[in-house]
Amino acid sequence: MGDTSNVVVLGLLTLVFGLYVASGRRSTGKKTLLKLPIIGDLYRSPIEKPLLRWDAWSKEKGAIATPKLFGIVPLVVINTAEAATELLSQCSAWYSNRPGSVSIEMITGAARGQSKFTRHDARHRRAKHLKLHHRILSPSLGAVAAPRYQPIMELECKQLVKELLELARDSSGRVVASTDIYTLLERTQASIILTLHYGIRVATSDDPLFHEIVHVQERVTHTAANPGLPDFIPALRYLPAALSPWRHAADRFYAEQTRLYMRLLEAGDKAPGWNATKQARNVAAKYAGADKVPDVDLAFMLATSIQGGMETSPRALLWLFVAAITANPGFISRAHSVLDAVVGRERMPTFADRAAMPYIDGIVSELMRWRPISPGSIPRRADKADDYKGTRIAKGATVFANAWFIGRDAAVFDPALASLDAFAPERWLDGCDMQGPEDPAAAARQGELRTSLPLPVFGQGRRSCMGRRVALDSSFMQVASMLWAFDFERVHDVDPMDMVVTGFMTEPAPCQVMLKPRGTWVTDVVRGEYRSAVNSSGNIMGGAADAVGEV
Ligand code: HEM
Repeated sequence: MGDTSNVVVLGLLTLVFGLYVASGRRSTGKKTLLKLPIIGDLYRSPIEKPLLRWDAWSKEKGAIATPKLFGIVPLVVINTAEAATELLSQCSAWYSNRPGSVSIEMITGAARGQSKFTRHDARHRRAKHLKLHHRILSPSLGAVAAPRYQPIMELECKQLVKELLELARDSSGRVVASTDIYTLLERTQASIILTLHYGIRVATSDDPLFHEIVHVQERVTHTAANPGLPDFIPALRYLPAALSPWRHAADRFYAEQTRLYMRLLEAGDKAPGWNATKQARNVAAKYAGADKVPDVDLAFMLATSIQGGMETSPRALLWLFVAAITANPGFISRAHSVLDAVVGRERMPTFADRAAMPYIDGIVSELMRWRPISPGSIPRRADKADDYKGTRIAKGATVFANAWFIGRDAAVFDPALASLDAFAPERWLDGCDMQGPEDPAAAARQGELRTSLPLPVFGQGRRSCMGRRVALDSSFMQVASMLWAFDFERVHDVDPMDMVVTGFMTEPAPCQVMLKPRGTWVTDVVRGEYRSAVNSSGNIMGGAADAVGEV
């Protein structure tokens, strides 16, 4: 199967996985039905609820499904944790590449079958190439870097709560739009990611550089999920820009991105103290040897991380508000008991409290399971013909891990603990009896986070998410801080299956929620802590000398 068909698959599966943006659907308010007869009866899901029939379809198909798009293009959908582990982890050598995208190749000035973005790189020229990308990025994203970046997360969460308090206006609370909350979550995450990578803080939501980055990344995401004509007729890429409007537009966008990412790289070089740019440079110098990594490649590699880091977490965290007002409001009062017992009301939560609050990490894991923002993950490609328990996998097939259904796999998540459709943070805690009403805070503190359970939203195997640790740490701090400060109330009916789709990601459909500060003490504590945290934020991640070649 060639590049063309792979990209056709990518584009059309955007629909299949409910990842189809129906332009104008909100303006007409009509319940349009997906019409494409692609897989089973999924096309009958209303467009506002793209995943409505996904469970039934996955159950019917079993561990892996091998439908054919339009009866020709082979697809593989992995529906169970066991199959995902066997194919993506144990046989990762054959499932680590991505389907090619001519459009992505063109907008990153890359050769055929490649991309300067780590996440979109289709066929790494050799395993060594992928390894180098990972070696360069991982020291800034893993456990060793955590003590450096966690103080930024604490600082940004103080600002997040301060801004949410401004949105709520006074201690009696106010009805706010989820879109306004999203803006604040987006700034928070952007500031965490840009400080970590380049030492650049995003102090306000109207920061022009922040908007420039978001705008560019949106276009990249759109290109990745929506094939253009060159994906169907790859020869168009070879026409000179004067004859090909696609080439012309791609060249211009590549130049625009290059200018932006090189500016960011330069900012990272010049910023005082440690950051991922300096770390990446040192590792690249050590490992690349004679194959010196050009600055532009380094700049795009780091940009992959800002793309993966900025556009994902705010969408995932928006589901917290939906869970709070629809699925299981009881978890909020349990979280409040835990936070009151461990943190109290005279200071905000910090990472030092984490070990005593596994319940908060349980909430984060459950958000990622209950509403995985990339329900079909990011596609891979089968590099050889294979067989899974008698089901044939064609060479070249596009492979999707069904994160939605893997998170509902009864062989892994015990339905006796709580229905697999329910939002139940308790399922992530070992040794805690949350059913006992006696003292929920004490019960939650006794439990231990069950790290053996899968989080399929981050993918699996060699190409799984490199920023998982950063994502989980920042989500922990944001969830702990927001729950410490607020209560949430429903103001209108909200359907937790209503979603909006962007590229390969979903987010809750816009809704409103009553945001209620838990008391006047919240404002007093936040104001004081925010001011002193900002004043002492210079070199928050430690000295530049920390950026050693090996971590
Ligand atoms: C809730 C947050 C996040 C989600 C749901 C998420 C999800 C994903 C998924 C599904 C993949 C592809 C995995 C696969 O093919 O198996 C991926 C790849 C990646 N992610 Fe994330 N991600 C998140 C946050 C982050 C953050 C915070 C960063 C960096 C700071 C990051 C950096 C990356 C990178 C560099 C890759 C490319 C790995 C490769 O292709 O080899 N992600 N992510």
